[in-house]
Amino acid sequence: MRTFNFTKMHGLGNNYIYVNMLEERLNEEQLPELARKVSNPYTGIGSDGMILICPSEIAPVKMRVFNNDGSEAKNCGNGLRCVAKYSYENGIVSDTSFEIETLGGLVTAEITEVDGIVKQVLVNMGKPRLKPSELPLLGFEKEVVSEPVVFGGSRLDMTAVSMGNPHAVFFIENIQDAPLTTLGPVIEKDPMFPEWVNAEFVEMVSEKEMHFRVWERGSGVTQACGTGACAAAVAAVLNGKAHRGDDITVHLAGGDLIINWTEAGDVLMTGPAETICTGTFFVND
Ligand SMILES: N[C@H](CCC[C@H](N)C(=O)O)C(=O)O
Repeated sequence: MRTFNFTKMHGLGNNYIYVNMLEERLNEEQLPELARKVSNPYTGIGSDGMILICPSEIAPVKMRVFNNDGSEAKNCGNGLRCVAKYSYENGIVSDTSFEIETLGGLVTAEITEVDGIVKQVLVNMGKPRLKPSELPLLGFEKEVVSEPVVFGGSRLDMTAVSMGNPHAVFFIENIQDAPLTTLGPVIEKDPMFPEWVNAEFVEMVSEKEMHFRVWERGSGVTQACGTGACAAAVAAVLNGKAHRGDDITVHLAGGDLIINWTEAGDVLMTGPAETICTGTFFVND
């Protein structure tokens, strides 16, 4: 019987099964199925997906992200904070500031620790990508900022932002009315998004505060989405609802993130990361 060790961690309730690939060996072809298996709340461990902590040739560590449907994503904000925490607490890195390689590019993490335990992580997520081709998004040539689009018979004003992974952001009057489970899956797999998309609904409280809910590509409704919160802050600035250089408090279902789209152009994300448990997973083929 094949087994491997795992650590379950979460960022604001967005939880993943983390596997240290510096110590474990998993079959590349079986990774999507394995992600589905470990994510299953009835026959697996239960999670929003699986994240691999891998060796890298260009950084101390590399993160690979698999959603609970088995699809691989290019970035994960909550995942990055947990990878940073795991890497520091398990001696993979010794500095408090270090780079992490993702499929969406290199990011820099800065940890805050108390007695060796990482409580908070600031990640420089790099620059947002705003060209439709960078999501990818079909049918548009220029940056998409509050463009009216019809999904499932409803007309929504869409702002498109990539943080290495694709996001469609919609501003609404009241977050309680977010059509998460009705329009979320329709938006996620609309043909205009050849690689599907994460859908975020935002209610602005002020120029420095917003409520946020998300239907994630490949995982559905989650408690939090770090790249989505970054995309929402960028979208708020693009729509004149917030300002570059300001700390914006994003209230997600699982808690708050502080996002700042700096004047220099990088997006900074600050928030917690927590370990839930460790264990051994039995791969029942
Ligand atoms: N579902 C996302 C990956 C996870 C992102 C999210 N959990 C985050 O914290 O950024 C995608 O397919 O692009």
